[in-house]
Amino acid sequence: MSYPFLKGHGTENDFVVLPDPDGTVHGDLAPERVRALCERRAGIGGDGVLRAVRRGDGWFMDYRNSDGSVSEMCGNGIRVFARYLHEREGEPFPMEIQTRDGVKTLDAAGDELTADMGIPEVLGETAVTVMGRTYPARHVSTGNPHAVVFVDNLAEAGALQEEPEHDDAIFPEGVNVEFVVRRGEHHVAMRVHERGAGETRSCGTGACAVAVVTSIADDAPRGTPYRVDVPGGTLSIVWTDDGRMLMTGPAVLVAEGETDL
Ligand SMILES: N[C@@H](CCC[C@H](N)C(=O)O)C(=O)O
Repeated sequence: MSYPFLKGHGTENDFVVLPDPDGTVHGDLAPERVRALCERRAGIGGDGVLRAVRRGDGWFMDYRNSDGSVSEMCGNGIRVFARYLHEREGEPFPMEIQTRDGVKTLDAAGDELTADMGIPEVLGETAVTVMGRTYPARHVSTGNPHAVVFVDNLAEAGALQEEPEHDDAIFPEGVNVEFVVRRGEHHVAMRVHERGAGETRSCGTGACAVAVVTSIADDAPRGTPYRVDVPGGTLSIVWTDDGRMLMTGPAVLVAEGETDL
């Protein structure tokens, strides 16, 4: 049976959008279907799937990583999701979107979108090992788990084809790992190895974790905008006086069609 899909990305973190308003088209969305959709040669290709389900008066973003696993939250994904809801479902800005990490508010910011990503949890110190080298890391939850690692140069993390080793007692469900270098005042660049997807061109929740950890290290006043460069573009993150992370960045829909995958 064929069904509609759209394809979109935010800073080249790319997603297959599956409209499923009454939740009847995709059932419980089996992991093998997600993997088939995200496969870059035989499928549509994507770092994850955003299933759009109506819930009450609003919409629920059902996020799946490209390996079929479920995640609580996706920062680039929610901007693409909002773009879809605005352009195809006629939802006005600002809009509220339900996620496994609670309700997020999205607003238009010129051509870009701003997501209120809520309050981060800055947790303890940990360590990750990549290419045989162990680095100190900061554990932050921005709805999903992150380990933020400062490095001297982004090439140090190598090809990132393998998952960085982490402490299973701290991250029993796995972790997203960000490698960060400083570029200037309130300006950093990062690469990411995403849980359930491998190295991607960007990670919105990861950029938020990086901005929070860097801002703490800098002792920067709340409200200072941080520029976070990722391989696929740039995100701007503000950690506000009331402790919320506001993430601004692009979100575009690039294709739509029907698939029987
Ligand atoms: N790309 C995302 C994060 C997607 C989920 C992540 N891989 C996880 O398993 O937690 C983003 O933009 O935040």
